[in-house]
Amino acid sequence: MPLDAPPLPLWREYLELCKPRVVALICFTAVVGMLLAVPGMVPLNALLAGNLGIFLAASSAAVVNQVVDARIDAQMDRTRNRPLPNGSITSSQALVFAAVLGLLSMSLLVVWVNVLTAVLTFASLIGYAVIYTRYLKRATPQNIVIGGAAGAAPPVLGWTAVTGSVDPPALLLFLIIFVWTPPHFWALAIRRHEEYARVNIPMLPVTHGLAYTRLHVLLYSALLLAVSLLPFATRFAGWPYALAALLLGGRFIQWAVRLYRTQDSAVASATFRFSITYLMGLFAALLIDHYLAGYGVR
Ligand code: HEM
Ligand SMILES: CC(C)=CCC/C(C)=C/CC/C(C)=C/COP(=O)(O)OP(=O)(O)O
Repeated sequence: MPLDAPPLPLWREYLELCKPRVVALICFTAVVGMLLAVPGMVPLNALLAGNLGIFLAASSAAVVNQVVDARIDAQMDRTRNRPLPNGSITSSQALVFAAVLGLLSMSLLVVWVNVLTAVLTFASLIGYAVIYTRYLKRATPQNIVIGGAAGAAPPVLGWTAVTGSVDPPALLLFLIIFVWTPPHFWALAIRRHEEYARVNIPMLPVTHGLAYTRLHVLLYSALLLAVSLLPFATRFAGWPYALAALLLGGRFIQWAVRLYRTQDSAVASATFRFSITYLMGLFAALLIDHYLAGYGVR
């Protein structure tokens, strides 16, 4: 949002506090985890209460993240117009909001879904809002590699909401997002490295330089292509998915190679944007493949 943007209505500020676009993609991966867990339609309690519970928990985590980060968000161009730094919501109002979202989430999951999903969702909330934001982010350039586990959990949460257990295919979906997170974030961090350096956050381009980070984006994007083929290799997904994984993964590597060879920050931005298209596309492909399989395409 431009720095001189007009003030938003209060409800919009609360919505922004939930990082709605990130949470939307998180919820999409949870829905896919849920739909892949059974051959036909998923039970209504998992579909409604499960997704709402995951959505509320991810939103609550995003709110706590901004309370913890209010001081540094105020010093970075990308984040200084967020609801806490711009003064439209106070930290205590945000904490009450996060607590309401978190409690609603846990109640829905415990009462209408199952305790395992509630426990794992709570662990993801704490993993992102407290362990990543409060500790890892400020401590090590591996922050987002380790912290990425919280963001990779949603397909597992969707799966357990339906099955009540953590099974191998769900762990493959976890692994895909886990390996996707570093190139997703580092592409952005390359463009924003000066801001992170200014607020003393040890992101990889700040501690190890841009060339090293570009190399790691490339290595992770290659690893991602390999990991994305595991659902096919284990016969959990069929040829339509494998084809999509190859095309999307090939394109990601192409962006990473371009990024490796240039200093142009526009390429870093484009790689970051493609990372989002990639994840959406790959999970959509899993879903299409899953339903096509019912018609004997595999
Ligand atoms: C530790 C893990 C992660 C880190 C550090 C991270 C970091 C970021 C950052 C800093 C942005 C903001 C970019 C901007 O303001 O221009 C962003 C945007 C985004 N992230 Fe991530 N991300 C992580 C995990 C995820 C996950 C798991 C998802 C979804 C499954 C996701 C989806 C998105 C989306 C959709 C956007 C675009 C938001 C927008 O357009 O406003 N991220 N990410
Ligand atoms: C189910 C559940 C509870 C999941 C929670 C996972 C979750 C909300 C992950 C979000 C990942 C993310 C946007 C990280 C960026 O934080 P940052 O502080 O590095 O980025 P910023 O500078 O944009 O705030």
